[in-house]
Amino acid sequence: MGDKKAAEKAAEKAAEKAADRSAAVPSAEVLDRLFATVQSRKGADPESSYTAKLYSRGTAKIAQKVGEEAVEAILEAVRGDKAALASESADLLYHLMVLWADAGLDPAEVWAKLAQREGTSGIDEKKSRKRDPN
Ligand SMILES: N=c1c2ncn([C@@H]3O[C@H](COP(=O)(O)OP(=O)(O)OP(=O)(O)O)[C@@H](O)[C@H]3O)c2ncn1[C@@H]1O[C@H](COP(=O)(O)O)[C@@H](O)[C@H]1O
Repeated sequence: MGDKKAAEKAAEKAAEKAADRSAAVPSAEVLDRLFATVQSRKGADPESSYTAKLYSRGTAKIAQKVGEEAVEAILEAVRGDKAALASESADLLYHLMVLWADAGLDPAEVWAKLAQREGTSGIDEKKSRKRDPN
């Protein structure tokens, strides 16, 4: 087999593997589904929905939960427990979604901010902030 043919075969195999992976592993789309579920719990029964219970306890309580989950996640990162970090990160993202829904913030606004920042180094962005005191 020629070099070109072998390279094509390898590229095909890599693409197949990537397609298999994306079919098997949940992607960030899970966040959009989670947000839709969290939104749908507005007005639900706090006895049967933890999300509804959080809404009923108010914004300060939801904010407190986000803070607690963030602390739990960073503690696991410092401890070096990757599995626990994954679990605490999931708790954090869930509670952050509840905070956004409670505030009436659409995740699309956050995704747009991240997209806007793509390609801009955080170091350059910080320098530009120092030049413009406003
Ligand atoms: N992803 C989550 C999720 N992650 C964590 N949790 C809950 O978050 C809670 C965190 O527990 P804690 O001990 O920290 O909190 P707590 O003791 O209940 O509260 P406080 O005493 O601190 O006030 C647990 O009850 C977890 O089950 C979640 N609850 C719900 N979801 C998602 O939200 C969907 C809707 O859930 P319900 O609203 O319950 O129907 C579910 O199908 C899931 O997809």
